[in-house]
Amino acid sequence: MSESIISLDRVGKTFSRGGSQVTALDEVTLDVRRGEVFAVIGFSGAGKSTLVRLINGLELPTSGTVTVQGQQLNSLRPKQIRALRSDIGMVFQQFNLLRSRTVYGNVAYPLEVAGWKPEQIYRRITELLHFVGLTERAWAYPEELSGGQKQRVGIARALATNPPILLADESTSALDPDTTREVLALLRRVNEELGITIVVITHEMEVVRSLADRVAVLESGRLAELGPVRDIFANPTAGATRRLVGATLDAVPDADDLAQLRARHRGRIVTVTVAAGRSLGAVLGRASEQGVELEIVHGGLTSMKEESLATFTLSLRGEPDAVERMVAELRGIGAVEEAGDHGRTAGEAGEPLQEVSA
Ligand SMILES: Nc1ncnc2c1ncn2[C@@H]1O[C@H](COP(=O)(O)OP(=O)(O)OP(=O)(O)O)[C@@H](O)[C@H]1O
Repeated sequence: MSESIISLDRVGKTFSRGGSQVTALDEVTLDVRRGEVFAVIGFSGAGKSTLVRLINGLELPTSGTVTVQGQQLNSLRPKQIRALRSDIGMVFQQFNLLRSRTVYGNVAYPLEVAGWKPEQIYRRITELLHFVGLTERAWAYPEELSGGQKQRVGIARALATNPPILLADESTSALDPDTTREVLALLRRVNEELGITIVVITHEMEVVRSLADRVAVLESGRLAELGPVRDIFANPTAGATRRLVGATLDAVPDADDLAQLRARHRGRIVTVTVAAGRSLGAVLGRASEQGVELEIVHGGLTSMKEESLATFTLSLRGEPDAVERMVAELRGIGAVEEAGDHGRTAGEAGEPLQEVSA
């Protein structure tokens, strides 16, 4: 396992508000590994912004420790924290560009603050604007740029001083879907070509799916789930994750789809989600020799950073024991949902899944 570049150990953060205490983060433990894209996802109020402020040292935890590049933030003096902060490039939802400066001037800003010489600044900006595809717009002002271009300036500025970590806080939330894809593709290049570790904070599972290697799900300040994106998508367990994933996987039938499927098919309806390429075909191919009549009634593929997930809803008919054996085999290769639902109707974590039979 590669070395961790950021680690949080039992981090808690409480705020006082109107005489009472608000717990924004509660015993959060996680590690971001050098070189990966790590996503933190959660609904509004889950504690994401608080986590960002703890990682970049704008706030200190009430309990527990935050370590960045081997240095524990609690033990550092403000000057040392400021120095460590220069290891973290920040990308913001609202771009935070200086309106009175051109693209060049915006990207130059952190280099000027860091005391670079004008000719070094020129060389670095030439490189950066080429990387983000904005060489032609060097002398444009922010108000002359599209949202996607503004965010590319934001990314160039964040990369200017060569930080090993990029912290992208809702960096695509103000953008339309096409522009979002363009910015995500750029962030992927930042990770793959420049080797920069990226932490993305988002409420959009779409961002996690296409960009991240691992994901932490925050729910009311607690770490609800943490793991490789593929595993979390294939088998979401926490309530928040099931709701987030359910909104993204089109291939998973929702309650209306299921009602229609039940009306049309008399078999036992199960939805199986597997990493494409696993042995689904082999299991399905054995259906008839096991006396099970099988029909694929719904499904599709969800592509992720490294691979795709296949989701199929099947109608299985036959002797209950034979059907049960088939379902057990399917469970052996992927996640099986009897309600066919990743949480869009009843499916809160821990609730028994609904059995649908002929
Ligand atoms: N400075 C503060 N003072 C008081 N309460 C705060 C403060 N900052 C955050 N909180 C509270 O902590 C909880 C977590 O807030 P936080 O902003 O971290 O969540 P979030 O997941 O980023 O939400 P959003 O996506 O809406 O920004 C919320 O209940 C919020 O009201």
